[in-house]
Amino acid sequence: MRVSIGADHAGFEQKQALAAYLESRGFEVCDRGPANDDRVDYPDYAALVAADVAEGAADFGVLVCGTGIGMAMAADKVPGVRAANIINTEFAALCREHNDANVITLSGRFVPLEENERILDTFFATEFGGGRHASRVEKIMQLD
Ligand SMILES: O=C(CO)[C@H](O)[C@H](O)[C@H](O)COP(=O)(O)O
Repeated sequence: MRVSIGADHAGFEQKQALAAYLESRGFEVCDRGPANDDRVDYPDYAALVAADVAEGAADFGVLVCGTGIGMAMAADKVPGVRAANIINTEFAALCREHNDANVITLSGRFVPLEENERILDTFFATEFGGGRHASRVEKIMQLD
């Protein structure tokens, strides 16, 4: 599984740790930056990760900022991306099962690293449910 990951300054520390965590779990991780915690603008990194997913260079994207909210807003502007801002494991499962999310955005300031690790475990372990959800996701994609 190929994962593109990015952050802003508020998510940098967790991005480093989560990239290493995913690699330790066998994922192929492409780190789109930043390379340090200097102040940056989250849409720049959301655009890089979202493009990787939209163009098929990555199967999934992971973005970390202070809340995850700005990253989700920016990534969802890219056609083909379904980004979900997730702060617990229940929503991590549901955004895959019901919404076929292909980008997950996380909070580096309000959610501890260990919880974000559990959230990623759940996200990647959950398949899209299809069925009644498929036509709804198709309607989302028609809004692109
Ligand atoms: O985009 C955000 C809010 O949705 C992120 O939390 C950012 O990391 C945050 O806005 C950065 O704020 P800062 O005061 O510039 O550190």
